[in-house]
Amino acid sequence: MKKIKFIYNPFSGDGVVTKNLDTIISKYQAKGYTIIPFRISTEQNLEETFSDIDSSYHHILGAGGDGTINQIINLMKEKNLDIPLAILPVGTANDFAKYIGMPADIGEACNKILSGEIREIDLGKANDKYFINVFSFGLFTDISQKTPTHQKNTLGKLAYYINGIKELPSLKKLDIKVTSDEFSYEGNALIFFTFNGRTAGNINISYKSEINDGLLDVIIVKGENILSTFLSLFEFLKLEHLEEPKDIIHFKSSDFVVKYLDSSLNSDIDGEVGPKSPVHISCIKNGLKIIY
Ligand SMILES: Nc1ncnc2c1ncn2[C@@H]1O[C@H](COP(=O)(O)OP(=O)(O)OP(=O)(O)O)[C@@H](O)[C@H]1O
Repeated sequence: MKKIKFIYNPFSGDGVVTKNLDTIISKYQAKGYTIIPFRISTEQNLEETFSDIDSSYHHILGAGGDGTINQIINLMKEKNLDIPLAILPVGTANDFAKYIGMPADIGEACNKILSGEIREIDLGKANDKYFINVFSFGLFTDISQKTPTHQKNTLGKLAYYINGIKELPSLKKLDIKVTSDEFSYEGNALIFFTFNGRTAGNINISYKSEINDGLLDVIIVKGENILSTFLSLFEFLKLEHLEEPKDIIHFKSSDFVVKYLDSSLNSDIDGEVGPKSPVHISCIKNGLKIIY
């Protein structure tokens, strides 16, 4: 029988995965797999389960939100584990899983994985941390970090939008410097994104991104003045902000360095705390195998 490691986070989203364990196990068992589960908890470090995973496992099935998937990927890379990952989207936003078309229904998501293909995709790297979806800093970008778990579980994505609106009065521009072979920029930034995927908080910000082009999409909202910022943010909603960008810079790059002056500011990678400035970002082409 083929073995899989099933790592699930019972705190993601509204804990939906715990009510669907029988569905997951029966679907996998019917296809000839043995499931070896690990439940994420505050008492037991996620790293512990990785001492047992090796290439004898067919794949890892990760059930959680973007943050959980980010932790799994970072441990896979740390342990040099080159087996595929499949994702059950049971978190609040599930930005990356939605981008690759994983259905919200757990049974349907299992069907998609069990009939899916192993595909190589790009992975982003920010200093020594990997990201699958987005690296960011500035306005709105650390909302997932700041939103309490109980709010995510009761309000879902709405919790992100409510906490986002609360940040609006504190529009704060940062001095940044970006250096790459493709493009360089020195000036203001209200929001800085580097996307491998396309969405953050389910908003389709980087609709020109591809996960298999060996490139990451950098989007900088300059925030020159209040009016141009609001016009740009309004264009985000119409998905026109990358067409004739005014207050926005957009370019693709595989390797660059970004510096910002505020040394206390944390960046964000996939909803988790990211590295501080300066940050060397690179795209690892075919850096991860995903089943979908
Ligand atoms: N290793 C861990 N040990 C204990 N608790 C964890 C661990 N990782 C995450 N959590 C908890 O699980 C919660 C859910 O995280 P996760 O990122 O999976 O889902 P989410 O935040 O609901 O979804 P999304 O990131 O897609 O918006 C976190 O708020 C955190 O409190």
